[in-house]
Amino acid sequence: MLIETQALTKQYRHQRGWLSRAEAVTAVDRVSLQLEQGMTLGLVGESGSGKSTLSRLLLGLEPATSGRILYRGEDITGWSFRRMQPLRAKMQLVFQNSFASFDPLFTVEQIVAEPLLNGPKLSAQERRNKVLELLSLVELDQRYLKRYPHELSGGQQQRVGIARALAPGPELLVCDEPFSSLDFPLRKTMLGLLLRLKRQLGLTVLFITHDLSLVSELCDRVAVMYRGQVVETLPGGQIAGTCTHPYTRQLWQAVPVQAPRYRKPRDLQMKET
Ligand SMILES: Nc1ncnc2c1ncn2[C@@H]1O[C@H](COP(=O)(O)OP(=O)(O)OP(=O)(O)O)[C@@H](O)[C@H]1O
Repeated sequence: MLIETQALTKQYRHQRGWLSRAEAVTAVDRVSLQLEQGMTLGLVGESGSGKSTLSRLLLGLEPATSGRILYRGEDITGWSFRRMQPLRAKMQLVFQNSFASFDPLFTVEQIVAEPLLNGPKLSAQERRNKVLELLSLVELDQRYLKRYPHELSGGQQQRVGIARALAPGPELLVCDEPFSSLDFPLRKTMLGLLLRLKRQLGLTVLFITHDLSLVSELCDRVAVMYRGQVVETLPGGQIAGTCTHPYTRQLWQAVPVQAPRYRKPRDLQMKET
């Protein structure tokens, strides 16, 4: 098992008004999940269901209120920032909007090379070769090396974001709505790229999205979050046939039919009529 959570819980305190008493909001509520090495787990749920909070807990960016996180069997719950540092290279995040996370004064080469500065010492030429290798992995031509983020299209920016996340040699890639700002054909292309990278590099992927149609194609398993809880986990390709929770059925029925080959599976269409 690469990473596992046991009854993981995160509460925030919210103060509505100046005089009112602070209330506890449970963003993640006793979530137990398992990610085996090489697996792609989809995490779906509506806005505010706790997906991003769960990913921040997994990456050690926030402390959990209770519960445990195990990485390769070792309990890493509550590890300090310093202690998490070597592990952080193994767990990388791809943002929804990579552009916002780039330094606008950095070229593509500098952006992708930045995480390499924390690893083993490389000469300038070795670092450039590594950047070229990473750009080739995400299918971005080397003529973009000296471009600035604002000179790239949305898809190219996401490719740079993925290349940067791959630079430290991660085992786990957490992708938080990575393609939601792209149009549908490009989203399909990027999904294909992610699938290829996952197979080629043996990555374990946590793919966070609102879109059930995406996860059904990409993921081995899908965990459905609702109000901070994982209400069910399902095999990726058989969501329609296996889901039982009313919230999952509602989410699946909201999947738009994009083209004939993305029509919902026959079994669900029959149940709907
Ligand atoms: N730093 C924070 N302080 C207080 N409350 C927070 C904080 N982060 C998240 N929350 C609350 O936790 C709940 C879950 O939020 P979260 O962002 O994890 O949901 P989400 O499913 O990722 O939503 P989205 O898809 O819109 O990103 C929400 O009610 C949110 O308001």
